[in-house]
Amino acid sequence: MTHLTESSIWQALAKHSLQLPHMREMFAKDSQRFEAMSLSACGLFLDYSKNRATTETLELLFKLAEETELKDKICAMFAGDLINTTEQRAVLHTALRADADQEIQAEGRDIVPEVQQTLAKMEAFVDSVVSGQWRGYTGKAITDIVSIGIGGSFLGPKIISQGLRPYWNTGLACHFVANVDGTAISEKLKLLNPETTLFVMSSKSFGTQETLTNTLSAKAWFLKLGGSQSEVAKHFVAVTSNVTKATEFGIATDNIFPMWDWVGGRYSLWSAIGLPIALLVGMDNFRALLRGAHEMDEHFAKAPLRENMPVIMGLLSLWYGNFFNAQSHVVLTYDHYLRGLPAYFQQLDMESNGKSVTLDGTRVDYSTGPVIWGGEGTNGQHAYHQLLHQGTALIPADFIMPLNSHNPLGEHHAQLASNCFGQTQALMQGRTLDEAMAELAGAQLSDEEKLLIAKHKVMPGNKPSNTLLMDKLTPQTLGALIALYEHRTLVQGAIWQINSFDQWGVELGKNLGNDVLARIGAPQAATELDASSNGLINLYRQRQI
Ligand SMILES: O=P(O)(O)OC[C@H]1O[C@H](O)[C@H](O)[C@@H](O)[C@@H]1O
Repeated sequence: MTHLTESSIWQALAKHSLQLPHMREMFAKDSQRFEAMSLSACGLFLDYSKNRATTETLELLFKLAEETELKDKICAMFAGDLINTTEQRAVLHTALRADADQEIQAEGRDIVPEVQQTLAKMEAFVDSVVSGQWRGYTGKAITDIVSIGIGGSFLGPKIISQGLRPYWNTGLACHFVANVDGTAISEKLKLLNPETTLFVMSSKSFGTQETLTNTLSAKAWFLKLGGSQSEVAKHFVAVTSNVTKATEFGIATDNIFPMWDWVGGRYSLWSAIGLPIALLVGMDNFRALLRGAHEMDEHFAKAPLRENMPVIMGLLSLWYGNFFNAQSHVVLTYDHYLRGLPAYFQQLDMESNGKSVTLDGTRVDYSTGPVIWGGEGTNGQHAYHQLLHQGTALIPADFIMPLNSHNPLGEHHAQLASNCFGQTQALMQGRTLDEAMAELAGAQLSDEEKLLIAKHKVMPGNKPSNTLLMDKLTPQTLGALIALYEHRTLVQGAIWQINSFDQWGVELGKNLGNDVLARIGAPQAATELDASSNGLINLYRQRQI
């Protein structure tokens, strides 16, 4: 057993998990449950009362957090300690949204001035593109941005831009390309005019195959359609921490926006990686996004554990994964603009907490990060919610909804809200056999038939959910929401004692992919790998038309 699972608090939680009544009973007994188990912070409201938790549960979970020294881990992150131990890196995405007068040390220097300078450089660039001062090679103003990146250098800019659609105010259009499948970039380029298109290449490492290949294809397209080598600088900028490689690649030095080793890819949208967002919503809105995240940072750093939103959400999710065998966690956004958030949180959480050894290399004997998935409500209600209600798996859910719509239209929003709240209610209370039988009372069926159908209509209920609300979706509330999930990820990783900030599994895939590519292009057939890999490579080689 590991220290964690043999600890008395872990054992106490395991025992307690077997003793809880159905949530229906919890609500029946306590009319104040909503007030007691809800919380506001940074423009967000969290109702966590529909969880399998009593006061005792929460106390045990807070004790777990205390005994695993969560507070120390939080302080260590904010202080710039090298908590990404396998890469000896600080984890300081919080510095990207810190106040300009804060002082934060990393790599032996105060990094806030560099962050502020980069924001100023972004601002000048956005102004110049939006005002039309920045001109393409034929003297025309830029109309279209193509953002090329993948992973954290793609999901953040794309999904946050989509989320902030009501705030697009610059007149620019932005297209996102990530996949190395040539179809992705080809289909975008078909729509574009090289004279008025600006490519933003985003790659922290400047070594990611997909991004390099897509950028080379974009450059070839630019040169083929009339641009010249000397005019590339008017159409290509890059965001990277590897300035040397970017310069070697041919990006003009002035067109390089820096980022740093102490920002993980999946935590990087707050840096110049967010440039496509800023080009769409303007710098004021981009700064408001940062402010919202900063407020959540302050809350996370300072609020006591019992009033700390990311801590509460992290503990509750861990509760189901470790003590009820929940293998996945669903994020359901009741807002069309936020339809991409489940995919964003998926990368954030699964790349961070998809780990199976502790910091000291011991294999864990407990579950770590769950599968994160989800989609847009109400659409999912007509599809996978069936499994949430009556499937055999326990899947805790987060429902996210702004209380006011950017597009008020008749009864639409009230219907949206009623579906959202109605789903949480149905998941919690379920339907008993007696209730199902009562519903069938008037049906023209025999008692036996009624009983059979009623059995199919039974829903166990007791399915946990959080409901996260905000008055309105704004850059600030969205910033706070994203930071909330970032910190929730840290909370869980800290308790599991894993490194939430490396991604060696992804790295392996990258390396093997490069090796296979070399074998596909080699003069002789592949023979040195396993039979399946050799077979697939050789089949590919033979079938090229
Ligand atoms: O920004 P880049 O260096 O190109 O990296 C892009 C992505 O590469 C990998 O897949 C990492 O696992 C991601 O976290 C990262 O965001």
